[in-house]
Amino acid sequence: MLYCNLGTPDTSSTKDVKRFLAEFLSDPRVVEIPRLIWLVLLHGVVLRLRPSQSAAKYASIWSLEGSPLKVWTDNQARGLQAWLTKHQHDVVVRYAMRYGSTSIPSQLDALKAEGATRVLILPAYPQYSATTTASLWDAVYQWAGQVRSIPELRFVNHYHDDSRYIGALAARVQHYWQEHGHPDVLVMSFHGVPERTLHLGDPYHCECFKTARLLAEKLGLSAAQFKVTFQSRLGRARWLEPYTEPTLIEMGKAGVRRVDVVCPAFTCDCLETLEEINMEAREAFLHAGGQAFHYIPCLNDEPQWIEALGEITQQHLQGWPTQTLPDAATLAASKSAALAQGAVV
Ligand SMILES: C=CC1=C(C)c2cc3[nH]c(cc4nc(cc5[nH]c(cc1n2)c(C)c5CCC(=O)O)C(CCC(=O)O)=C4C)c(C)c3C=C
Ligand SMILES: [Fe+2]
Ligand SMILES: [Fe+2]
Repeated sequence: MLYCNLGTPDTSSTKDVKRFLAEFLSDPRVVEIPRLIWLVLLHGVVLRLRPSQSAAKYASIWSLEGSPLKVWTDNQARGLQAWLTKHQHDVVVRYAMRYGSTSIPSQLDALKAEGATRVLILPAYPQYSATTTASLWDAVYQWAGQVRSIPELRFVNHYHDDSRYIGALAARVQHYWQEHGHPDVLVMSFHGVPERTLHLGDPYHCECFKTARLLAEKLGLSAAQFKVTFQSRLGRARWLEPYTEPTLIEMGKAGVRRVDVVCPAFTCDCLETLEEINMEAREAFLHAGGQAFHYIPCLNDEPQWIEALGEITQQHLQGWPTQTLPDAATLAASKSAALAQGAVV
């Protein structure tokens, strides 16, 4: 199986951030404005200004092991492998990134070389959005278009309302509150997308609200005790509202003393949570008069989340005969036999 996440730069240098942003922002699923106009804007303005600004932000969250998004994705994939093995599933888990290193084609090639004949694709995104989930599918289809013998493929579209995902989120929040007490308001901040995508039929907005409602129900929160917001707006177009930071500023000004922020659309801590929320939004709330700001970390490699990922995977593997992978010696023997017969492998 392939566990897929967004991707991240190799280092926090401006050069690597620029390379990453160029690939990410050239994806027509991510920026849906007429190609020619966007390419001129992207190369003429955005890629001249943004890389150095973003690189400084990346530098502020970079760890000794590298980008937090990569480190957590790697840990989750290892945890998932251990869970599946423990539960007797003969499944190889790899992770891949949609943009940057550890690309989807490279990891599908690796799975195929390891003898995989069936591949389950599981996104690290609980909510479906064309900007993220559909773009993963594009990359898989593109790879398949170049392959002679395509493995059977299954795609998990979303798990925004899965009781195991909601349960893991609720446990994360509850544990945090056991240690740090309760806030006046729990802000559930989701990554934003342009508002236009909602009118074009993208289910992302509805799925975020369903996740939020289920999480609030599980935590026993009243409507006044939580608020849904959208972060990470880019450009001048309208994105999904209410926006996270302006909402926090309003709350601070209105006398809300303590807010806790959780980011349910991110299963891994990354730039958008560690810098935009835990640094920028924190400062904005406190500056507006708020007294206490608590950021509740993402699910990362929490055991309950790894178990949830394992059970979601198990459910989507149903009906697929368990495959026995040939060991390395068998693979090597069949490859040399094929080569001896003149095959091009
Ligand atoms: C320009 C449009 C963007 C859309 C639409 C968008 C949707 C979207 N993104 C995520 C998850 C992540 N985004 C991350 C970073 C990031 N996102 C955008 C732009 C859009 N995202 C940019 C330009 C960046 C890079 C940083 C920056 O320059 O601001 C990340 C973090 C990556 C990391 O390395 O840590 C994640 C994760 C979702 C879920 C989503 C739509 C639902
Ligand atoms: Fe993003
Ligand atoms: Fe951001």
